[in-house]
Amino acid sequence: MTPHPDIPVIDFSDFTNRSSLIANQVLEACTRIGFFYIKNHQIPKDMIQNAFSLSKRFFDLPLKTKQTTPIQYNRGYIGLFVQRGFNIGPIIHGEYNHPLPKVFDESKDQMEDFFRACHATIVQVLEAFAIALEIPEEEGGREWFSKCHNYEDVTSGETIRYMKYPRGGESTYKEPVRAGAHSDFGTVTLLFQKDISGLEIQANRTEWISAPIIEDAILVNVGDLLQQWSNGLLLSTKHRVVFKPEHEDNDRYSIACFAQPKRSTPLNPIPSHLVPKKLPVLPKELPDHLREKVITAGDYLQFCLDTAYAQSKKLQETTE
Ligand SMILES: O=C(O)CCC(=O)C(=O)O
Ligand SMILES: [Fe+2]
Repeated sequence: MTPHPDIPVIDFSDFTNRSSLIANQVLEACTRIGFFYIKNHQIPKDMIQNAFSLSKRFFDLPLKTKQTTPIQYNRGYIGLFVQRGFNIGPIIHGEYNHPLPKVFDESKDQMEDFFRACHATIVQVLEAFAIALEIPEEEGGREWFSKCHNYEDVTSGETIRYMKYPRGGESTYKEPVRAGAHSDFGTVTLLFQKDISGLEIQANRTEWISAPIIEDAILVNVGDLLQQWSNGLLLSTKHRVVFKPEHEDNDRYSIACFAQPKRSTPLNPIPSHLVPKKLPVLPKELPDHLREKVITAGDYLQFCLDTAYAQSKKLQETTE
């Protein structure tokens, strides 16, 4: 399927030798729409298929078993009955610092390989940003972003989210959409969608366009933290999941990998002549104590989580 012409498909093959060309394409996409597809990435096809099989095995468990699984922070913007999700943090040499359901624990090596492969792709995307932004060598050059995204740093907050949208249409769930309009919190997100489409993105900030599934391509988008950090140069674009006729009879599965810098990373101005030098526009809800200093990636993530939680609580109160 061909995507909407606004969402470019970027060929990441031979990244080392083609990095300048790739970097320019990534910058163009992210300053214009905030989304692009990667084709010819480094994540083996069977690794992605295995990740989806594992996800299905987990979601197929009896409800009772799933309910005894400590589901990590269920992000607030998503209607509970319309989508189910399970978040995990990095698995490092077989170790993890949060509870994992048995099916995942039994496959933790496979999950670690997948998570590390996602991280390697994220590093390429971050290097592409640094190259295109012409970050000087003495500042860290192409590693300026990637050096603060360390897979083995358990505090980073990098997360993989396995999602299932159980079959059924709008009339089944009495909800207008399957996942409400939102932007992601971190630097970049990789999204894998399996077989059934439904994702839409808010191109030009007003009109919704669909982001179809392109075989073997990964969809990538910029998150709020990177938009903030780049002083609005790189765009964090709203997206949502809508009902499609094929959802009536088919479960929809997706997997997202959300990249986050190390929590202690100060969000200092990016050393690039291309990044606007104006004072950063801080979100109006940002508490005063965070306005008075250079905020860290951890402060920013916590602020995003608190805001999303407060919004979802408010929504629940008004709809109950
Ligand atoms: O399921 C999808 O296709 C999108 C999910 C998403 O945008 C998210 O979890 O942030
Ligand atoms: Fe999202």
